[in-house]
Amino acid sequence: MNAHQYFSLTAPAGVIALGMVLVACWWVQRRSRSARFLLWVAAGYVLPSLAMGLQSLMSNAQLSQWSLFTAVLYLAGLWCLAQGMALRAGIGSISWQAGALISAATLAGLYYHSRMHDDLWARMQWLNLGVGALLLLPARRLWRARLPADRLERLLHWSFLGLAAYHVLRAATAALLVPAHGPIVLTHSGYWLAMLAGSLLFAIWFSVLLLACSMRTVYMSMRDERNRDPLTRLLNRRGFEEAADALLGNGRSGPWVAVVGDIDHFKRVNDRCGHACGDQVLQAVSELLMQQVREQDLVARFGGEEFVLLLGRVQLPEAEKVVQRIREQLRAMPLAMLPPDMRITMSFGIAAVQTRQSLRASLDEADVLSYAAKQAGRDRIHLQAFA
Ligand SMILES: Nc1nc2c(ncn2[C@@H]2O[C@H](COP(=O)(O)OP(=O)(O)OP(=O)(O)O)[C@@H](O)[C@H]2O)c(=O)[nH]1
Repeated sequence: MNAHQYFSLTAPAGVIALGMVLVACWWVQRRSRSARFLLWVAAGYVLPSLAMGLQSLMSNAQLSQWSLFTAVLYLAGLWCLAQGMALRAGIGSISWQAGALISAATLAGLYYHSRMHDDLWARMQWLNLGVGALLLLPARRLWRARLPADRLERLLHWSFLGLAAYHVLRAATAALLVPAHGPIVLTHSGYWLAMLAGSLLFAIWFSVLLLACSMRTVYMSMRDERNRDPLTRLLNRRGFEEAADALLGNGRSGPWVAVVGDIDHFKRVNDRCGHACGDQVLQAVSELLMQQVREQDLVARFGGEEFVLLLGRVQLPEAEKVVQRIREQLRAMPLAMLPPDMRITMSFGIAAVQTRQSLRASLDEADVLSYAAKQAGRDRIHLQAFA
């Protein structure tokens, strides 16, 4: 091995090391199914890098002799990468039939240009086009899919499309940069070094993006854990306060109304049907509340059988109509877990929220009003007196 070959091995070795980092990252999140894409991407790093490393040590004659074997590594690796990216973007698996067809056509072309008519340049064209076509399989759906709202995800999305374009372009540039015939040893050429550098840069770029996305996912799920009630997945008090602060702070979705609702005689549900059945009722009530409000409104469970809503862009009379509708839906809701004679009702208190600073006072007022609704006979709404 000469110095040039040693140097050429650093790029594939670096990409393999990055692949191992992705495997380690998957290991940390292995319980989550959504982290599986990291294994596909890691395979997409390791397999082509093995081929690239082996090829870096070969003469032109050896490249020809081993072309089918190394092509299988490239095709399998890039197919894995495409599959990983498709899973990451949530657009489903890529078609294995199309993958097999592209791979078969590429291998046939390589067979012809290595065994029947040895042509290095033509083999490079075939391989780059084959790999580019594999990457284009998810790229077509990614292109059509709605762009992710998140900036980091959008960058990942565009980078993958860029990678597919890079491979297709590489097929074209090979024709310009590498003389079709002549004494050049491909793996000693500037083109080969540029290709190694390109692969390393893309691998580093994707790893950084994927790791940043993974870290953000872990952070978000921890924040979610902290801010949500595990039983109903609604916001808990802390999550509600954080979200309400952000919502009231931006000032755009006002005026706001706070609603406190408390299930009536919930203790009887637990006593008659058991705690598990009570939990199911809490989940059903949560779903109903979520369905009956707008997407930007907040729905929280502050504990026990007490729920809190923060409705935006409403005045007290419209808020009362929303709560009235919830009350009626609650009465009509089929609850198979309860005995037929048992109905679920709630008592509500409603108060306007003037400013971010007065949210706590409004919640207290809505709470007092819901208590008053209980005292007045339950299954009713008490509204803050108009100023
Ligand atoms: N199943 C279940 N029950 C809960 C949960 N949290 C609180 N509870 C029960 O909710 C019941 C609340 O009872 P109370 O505060 O007496 O209120 P209530 O029976 O609804 O009566 P009113 O509010 O006066 O109509 C208690 O029995 C709690 O054990 C929970 O997460 N799951």
